[in-house]
Formats: sequence, C-alpha cells, structure tokens
Amino acid sequence: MDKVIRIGTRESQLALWQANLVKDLLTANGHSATLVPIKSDGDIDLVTPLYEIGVQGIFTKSLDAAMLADRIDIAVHSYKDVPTQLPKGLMNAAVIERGNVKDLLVYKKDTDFLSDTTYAANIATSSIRRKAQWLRRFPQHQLHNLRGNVNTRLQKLAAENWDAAIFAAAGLERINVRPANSVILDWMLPAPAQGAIVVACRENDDHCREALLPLNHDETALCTGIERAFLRTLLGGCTTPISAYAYIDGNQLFFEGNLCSLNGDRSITVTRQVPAAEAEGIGKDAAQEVLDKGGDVIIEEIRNAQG
Ligand SMILES: NCc1[nH]cc(CCC(=O)O)c1CC(=O)O
Repeated sequence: MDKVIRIGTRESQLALWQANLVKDLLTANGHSATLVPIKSDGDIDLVTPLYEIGVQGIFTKSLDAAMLADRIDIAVHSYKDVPTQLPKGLMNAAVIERGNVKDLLVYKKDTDFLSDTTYAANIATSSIRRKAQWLRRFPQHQLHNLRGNVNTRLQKLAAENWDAAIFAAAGLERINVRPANSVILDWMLPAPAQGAIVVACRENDDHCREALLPLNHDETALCTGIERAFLRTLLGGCTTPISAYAYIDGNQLFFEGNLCSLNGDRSITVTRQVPAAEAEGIGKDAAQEVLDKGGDVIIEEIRNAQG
C-alpha cells in the first residue's frame, strides 16, 4: 500500500474545493490522500487590508510551515496568492489546468451606474490592482475595503450600502456561488496566475514529486510562469497594482502585462506575441520594458507608500 499523502489546505469553501480536486486527481492515479485543514493568518484577521498587513504570503505561510515541519506532505494554493520567492526546501510541483482567469463585478441593483459619469458609485475591493485599474477607468468612484473569503465577502456586499464588489470569477464559479447579478470585467487585466491552482511539496520528497508530475498542465504552467516572472522582475509582492495574462492560441503565445500607479493616473501596458516554443524569458523582458518606459518611478512610489 502506498503511503497516504497528507494534503494541507486552508479551511474556506474555495480552498477545500481546490484541495478536494487535487485529492480526486491523485486518487484517480492510484494514490491515497487525505485532507489536513490548517488555519492561515490571512483568514483570521478579516479587517486589515492585505497591503497594510504587509507580510508576503499571508495565505501560504502556515501551510509552508506545516510542510517544512512534516505535518503535511503537499499544500494546495490559489497560485496568485503564492509569493514569487518560495521558502527554502519547498517547490511548486504541479500547476493544475487554469479556470476562468477574469475578474467579475457583482452588483446590487443594476450596472447603469457604469455609464453615468456624474454618479460617484461605491465599489468594494481590497485589491490594490483592482482599485488602481478601477480608478483609472472610473476616477469619480469611491472604493471601499472588502476582505474575507469569497462567502464572507458576498455577505458583506449584501449588508453594506455599496453598488458593487469585484471578485475573481474562478473563485465564485468553482464553488457555484456566482450570483445572477454579475458581469465579467473583460477590460480588467487579471492578477498574475489568477484562476490557477498550484501544488507545492518538499524538494526532497521524491514520492510526492512523482505523484504530482502528471497533474501538471504544461500550457497553464508555461503561461503562469511568464506572468509570475513579469511580477517578480517588477516588484515580487502579492499586493501590487501589477497585472499580467498570457495565453496560447495555435502555436502563438500572447502576453499582456500592466503596471498602474496606485490611484490609476498612470498606466503602462506592454504586449508580446511569440511562438510558444520561444516564450522563455518574455515575462522578465516585458517587465524590463515597463521599467524603461517609466515604470521604475511608479515602482519607487509604491515601495515608499507601502513602507
Ligand atoms: N486573494 C484571494 C483569492 N485568491 C484566489 C482567489 C480566487 C481564485 C483565483 O483567482 O485563482 C481569491 C479570491 C478573489 O480574488 O476574489
């Protein structure tokens, strides 16, 4: 009998859904696996905006520690929550096929306010990236902080006097709680690795590395790898106004990356199209172009604002 793979997961409904997906994939390949729920600091303090907490990897830290202490064997994360710098001794062993990458607006009444330039709508999100892109498009709007897991945030939106809130579509669709009152934000560029799930393990754990290898989706791994290289080269933080999306169509890889100032008054977008087989290095290269086009000044401002 194979040794049982202990899968560490956060306790939110979305985290459990993602961990169960990995458990089912491992089981289908003949492995035994069990879930080990672990609390993360990011789920305990639901008030402080993430950018004020300032710790890198607040959602992944507890699971990383549990892995290093041999209390769990693998950890399942939303890839966009994983810092670009991994703790020593751990590795990302598989990137699961990506779901919906887009952001989604959940509105209370209707979306008429989006075309009324005189109305100062109240929009909820704690994401610096979403705030910056939103203010660039709707400078007259008021933004409000909204923290918590997907379910808590939906409840808060219902309770508050806000017009709408912004979510990752994947988070709501996976656990089947996307409200009818919602619309995909096609114009908003997603966070690097949004909609993708990553499975980490200890570097020296050959059994888990081998078990996870067939779960890796090459196309998703390539695209999210480029998006994360773009992020790492610019700043490396998880709470930044940095967006990136890469996808493959035919044999071509298309990339779009953006850096916004915090209030959205400046925005630098770069794009790439290369044969997928030659995509190596384009995330870093695109980030360098952003820096050369004045991104260095914006990055410095963000660093100073975040202390
Ligand atoms: N930062 C929280 C977080 N991390 C991953 C998701 C959803 C799933 C995903 O984007 O992969 C969410 C919720 C959200 O941003 O609304």
